[in-house]
Amino acid sequence: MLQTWTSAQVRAAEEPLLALGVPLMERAAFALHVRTAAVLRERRRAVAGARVVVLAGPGNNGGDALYAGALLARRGVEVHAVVTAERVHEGGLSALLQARGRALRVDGSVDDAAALAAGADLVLDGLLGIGSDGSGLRGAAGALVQAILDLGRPYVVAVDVPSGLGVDDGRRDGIALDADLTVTFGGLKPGLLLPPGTHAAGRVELVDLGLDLAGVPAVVRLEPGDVADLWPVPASDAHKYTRGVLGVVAGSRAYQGAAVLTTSAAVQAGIGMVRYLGDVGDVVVAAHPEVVVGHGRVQAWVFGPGVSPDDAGQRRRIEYAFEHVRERGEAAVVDAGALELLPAHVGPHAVLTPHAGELARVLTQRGETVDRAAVEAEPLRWARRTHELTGATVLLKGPVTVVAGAQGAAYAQADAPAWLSTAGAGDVLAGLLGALLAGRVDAIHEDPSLAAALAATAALVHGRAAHRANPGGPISARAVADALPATIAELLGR
Ligand SMILES: NC(=O)C1=CN([C@@H]2O[C@H](COP(=O)(O)OP(=O)(O)OC[C@H]3O[C@@H](n4cnc5c(N)ncnc54)[C@H](O)[C@@H]3O)[C@@H](O)[C@H]2O)[C@@H](O)CC1
Ligand SMILES: [K+]
Repeated sequence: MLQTWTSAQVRAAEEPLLALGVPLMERAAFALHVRTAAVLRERRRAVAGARVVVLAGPGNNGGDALYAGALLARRGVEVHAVVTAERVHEGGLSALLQARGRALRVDGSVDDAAALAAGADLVLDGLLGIGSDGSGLRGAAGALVQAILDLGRPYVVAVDVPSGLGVDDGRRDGIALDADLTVTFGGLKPGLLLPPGTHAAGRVELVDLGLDLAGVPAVVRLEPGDVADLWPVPASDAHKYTRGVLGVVAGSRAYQGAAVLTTSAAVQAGIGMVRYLGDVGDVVVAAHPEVVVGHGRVQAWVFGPGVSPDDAGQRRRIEYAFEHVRERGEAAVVDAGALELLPAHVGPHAVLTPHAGELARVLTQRGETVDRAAVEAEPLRWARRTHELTGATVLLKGPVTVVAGAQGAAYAQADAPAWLSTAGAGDVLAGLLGALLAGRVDAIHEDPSLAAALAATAALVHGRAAHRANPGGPISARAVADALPATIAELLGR
């Protein structure tokens, strides 16, 4: 898994090493120069003779960039530093000047500096690092970046983080400089994985500085190798009831496909048994003869795919089953039409699966003034707020899926191809996640944060199945469900 650490956690881990005199900045700058040289070699075959512009802000981020610039200058790169503030890292600046780099201070007009940067082979962005207040670039740095963007963005290597982004939350409030490559030091930062910031980071490379980062990571991204530890693989003495039974309240005469896709995903994700409740049991059984129609004991539910607001029968079933979720601790996936039926308080064993617009509605019903755009601007913040207000685990769907759950658990998963944004894909995710919850409901009650890990697992498997369904091309939701068995086998075999 990838773990991320807040600015405060990184600083705390740096302190004892700095106190011992460990040369962290030298390490960071050396690694930065090596990776920058590799990019130059890749893009123009030779390092010597390249033109690099270092954007140097007031702090140590500028120091990293200036020292790296000095090392590049010693390798024959033509390096210009653009200094944007009164304060600059003096050691870094004099190292660059000694290496025959040149420096230009932005005083008044930013035009010359912007033209220099826009015409460079590569720009090293050392304007702001983990000392950023996250409000976007202000003053001369903001004006300079805006002028560079107006001329056309050159190839940018962000030093530690793209300047102007919220390092800890991925917010993008004002002017920020998008990067092609981010070379980050000591540990990944949450803003590099969380949307919208993650889209500004480009490729991310981590430089190990030997920091001892302890405690709970801020945001986690599961990787394929993590799935086997979380998946409910049946024990040798398992039978269908011990493996988990999933109740599905989905679909209606108007939306029959949702019932088929949800149950299909659950069956193909390896659940012990699926019970279907609703008006289109005949269609469901025709597609999957394994499904049992009608009531009975279950360990988990999926509520909502294809359930419209005027569907009185399905709504009644969901309201009734929510009582079991609250009183008997059955787990639940709460999707689409069921979100508005969510009781005032559930628990983390209920997982909401809204997209941004639906999450905004859930929050608005609970007195928060927030719309879809606000959720998209700060997805983790609003997923967390929803967890606080409802007790539920929240899986917020989007190009990057954000999960917030009990005990501060937070995940950001970016596993799916863009082709997956297609009708019915959410129904497949709901069925898949339902199967996971049904298989591990007892463990969730022992460790409520597990629901968030399982939600992230479902997002990962869903995305991988989409890739497998048709690598590099269009995919139907049904093809994703059909790709689940082989995808899961492959992930468990790692
Ligand atoms: N502590 C260390 O020894 C190490 C630090 N490292 C580097 O140092 C960086 C952190 O350095 P600093 O703490 O000096 O912080 P920064 O270099 O991020 O600079 C922060 C300063 O920028 C200004 N500022 C904040 N928000 C702004 C905004 N929105 N617009 C304009 N100006 C703003 C403030 O004056 C603030 O003091 C890291 O990101 C990393 O690049 C690395 O060299 C590794 C070791
Ligand atoms: K930076």
